[in-house]
Amino acid sequence: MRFLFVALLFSPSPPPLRVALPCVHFLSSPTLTMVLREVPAENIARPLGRNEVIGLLFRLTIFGAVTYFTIKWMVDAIDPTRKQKVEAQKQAEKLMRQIGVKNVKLSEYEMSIAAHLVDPLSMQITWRDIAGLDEVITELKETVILPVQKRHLFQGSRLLQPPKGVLLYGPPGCGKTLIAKATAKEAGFRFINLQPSTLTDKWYGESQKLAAAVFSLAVKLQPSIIFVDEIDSFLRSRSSSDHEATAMMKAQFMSLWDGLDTDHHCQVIIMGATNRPQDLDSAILRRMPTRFHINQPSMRQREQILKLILENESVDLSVDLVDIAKETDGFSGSDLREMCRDAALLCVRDFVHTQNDSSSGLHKSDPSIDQKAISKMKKSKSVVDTALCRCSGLNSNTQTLIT
Ligand SMILES: Nc1ncnc2c1ncn2[C@@H]1O[C@H](COP(=O)(O)OP(=O)(O)OP(=O)(O)O)[C@@H](O)[C@H]1O
Repeated sequence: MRFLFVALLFSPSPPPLRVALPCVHFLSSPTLTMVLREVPAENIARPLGRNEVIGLLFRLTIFGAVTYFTIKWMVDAIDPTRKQKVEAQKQAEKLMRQIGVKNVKLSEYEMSIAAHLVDPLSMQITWRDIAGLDEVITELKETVILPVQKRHLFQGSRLLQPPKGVLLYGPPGCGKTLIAKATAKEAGFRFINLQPSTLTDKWYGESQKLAAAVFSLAVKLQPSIIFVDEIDSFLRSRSSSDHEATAMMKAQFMSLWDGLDTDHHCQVIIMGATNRPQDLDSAILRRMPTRFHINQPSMRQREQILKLILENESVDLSVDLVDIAKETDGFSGSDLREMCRDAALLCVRDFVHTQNDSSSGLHKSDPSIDQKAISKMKKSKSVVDTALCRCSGLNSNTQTLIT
């Protein structure tokens, strides 16, 4: 900087010091003395010419621009999350426009959380897309949705407020995320799909600011649901080996959560989903008094799920869903869906191979296709289960669940 200033002074038309001095009050006095000694006296007294003023302004502008872009470039280079933040901001602004949120001022941190917003109108999942979980759905409607939709009936009582925390727990692929999305859709809630990594993969201090932003954003956008999938991954039991930042973030998350409870007009619900409820911190469990066990589907539930998956597909009359449901013990809803997809693909493959030109191309032509799809899925499940057992050192059937 000093070099630039000296260069300015000794350039073909050196600026008079009475103009330059206010701009360089940051120069240290030894430099200034040196500069003064070297500038001819007539240059100090001489009035400033028009061209000199323009030249000086031009140089100062260039200097300012170079300094600004250099500092900006350095800050961007130092902050590896900068690009992510800019993208998140763009995404958030787009989503906010989509959900019709106007005149709500968001902080930088709230903006990065807003990138995880899901518009209830654009959400496709409704209760109709969930099979075999009617009891859970009825209870959810009564305990969570009703108090929000019929607020006037519940206003007088603190006891009748919707729960601030709801836990969905059970094995993977059995519909926990589906239920959370359908709840938001049916209740008309804004849905913040919070990935734990959004809070945990940050620099020291950032996580706490983001955690605070989750709650403040949810309050600004209420009624809203903060959905935390795999909630155990960042709100697991606290231990002495926890990193200081993690421990602070957990404590802060809980105190922000308590803040929701004190304001009983606040319509923010935290919905967590986990496959490992036993790993959750007991303080977190206490904050989620409404719990739903979404278990592996029973035979009857499997039949209902199969019916729903195949509802709009062309299925051969010989396919017996009850038989398939019997043979698919231990399959989750997601396994059943994958199995049906496999069966459909096998049909297409079969069709292509035999060059069958019948117009019913997706109809089942090989009577054993459903058996093939079932055994393929069983095989792949057993490979995954064995790998999981090896990884965890546990028997895959052993799962302690909250009762
Ligand atoms: N009860 C169900 N009815 C209809 N489809 C289901 C059901 N359960 C699971 N599925 C199918 O399985 C897919 C995965 O379900 P979902 O994501 O809700 O599982 P999850 O329990 O949240 O799993 P994870 O714990 O792995 O996140 C769904 O998109 C859906 O296609």
